[in-house]
Amino acid sequence: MTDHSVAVIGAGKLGELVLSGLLRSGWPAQQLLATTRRPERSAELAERYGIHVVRNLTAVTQADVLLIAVKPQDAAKLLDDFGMRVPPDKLVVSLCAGLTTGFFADRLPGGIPVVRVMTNTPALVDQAMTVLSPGPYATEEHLALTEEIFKPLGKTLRVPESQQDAVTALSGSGPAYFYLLVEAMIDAGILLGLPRQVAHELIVQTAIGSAVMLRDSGEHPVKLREAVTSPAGTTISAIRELENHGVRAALLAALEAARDRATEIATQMATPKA
Ligand SMILES: NC(=O)C1=CN([C@@H]2O[C@H](COP(=O)(O)OP(=O)(O)OC[C@H]3O[C@@H](n4cnc5c(N)ncnc54)[C@H](O)[C@@H]3O)[C@@H](O)[C@H]2O)C=CC1
Ligand SMILES: O=C(O)[C@@H]1CCC=N1
Repeated sequence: MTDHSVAVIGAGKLGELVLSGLLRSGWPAQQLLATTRRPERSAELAERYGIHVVRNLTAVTQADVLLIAVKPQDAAKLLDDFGMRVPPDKLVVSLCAGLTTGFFADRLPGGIPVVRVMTNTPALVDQAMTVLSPGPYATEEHLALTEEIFKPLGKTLRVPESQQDAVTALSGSGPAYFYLLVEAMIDAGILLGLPRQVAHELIVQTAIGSAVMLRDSGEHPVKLREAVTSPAGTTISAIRELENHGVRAALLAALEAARDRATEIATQMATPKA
């Protein structure tokens, strides 16, 4: 286990997931710091996890790695407050959707390494997909340290930063699409007359079984789908309706919209308000 200390700056929903994951993986509580905006939230985190919840400037000076987990819209103000006071030996890791590593580098003293990370909420069950990209001054050592933080929370992958908005659309937001599908399929079970609890159990187990098969069989999804789809059977009747209703086209458009929104957030944040 590393001797590095990590501070989650802006410990909201995602920041708390990362903190709890680090603790589960055995990261010592005394090497974890968090910051929040509200005193009640600070007290809650300190009590729940036994970690120190401190002011931003204290975290920035005490921790080796600064995980920035505020909303992208709050990042400029946050960095206005302390960015130029970040000491030279720190690593800044942004978890913010859309924002580029250049956005951070512009607001930090020269030479501070920045790594951009997109993770997702299955971090809560150590099944996150975490994707990282090096920014200015980030070396192999900084990427390896970032991976050390996120590996216990699931899977990690490196991509060039130019792909991060697409990654955000696919895996960052991805859990929401699956939950929406599950919710809709449970409703379909109700429509077909099943008790809600039964429909829920059937669909959740089917989702888990399908996901594990996708991962462990190594087969292409088309092959797995074909194995379920009997000639003149039930599945093909459903698939015809899914195609008629443009589910495939809807997914292409939806993920493109998410990617475009990530890009738009960055543009809006980079442009100072008139
Ligand atoms: N929720 C998700 O599934 C994912 C979120 N993200 C990214 O993670 C970041 C956080 O998202 P959430 O946790 O969902 O939002 P959130 O709103 O739950 O958390 C952000 C936290 O930052 C705190 N904060 C804001 N300004 C602060 C300041 N100056 N000092 C200290 N704390 C401050 C807020 O009080 C809040 O608790 C965003 O940038 C988002 O793009 C990335 C991947 C997935
Ligand atoms: O919806 C959002 O903007 C964040 C980023 C990826 C998932 N949630």
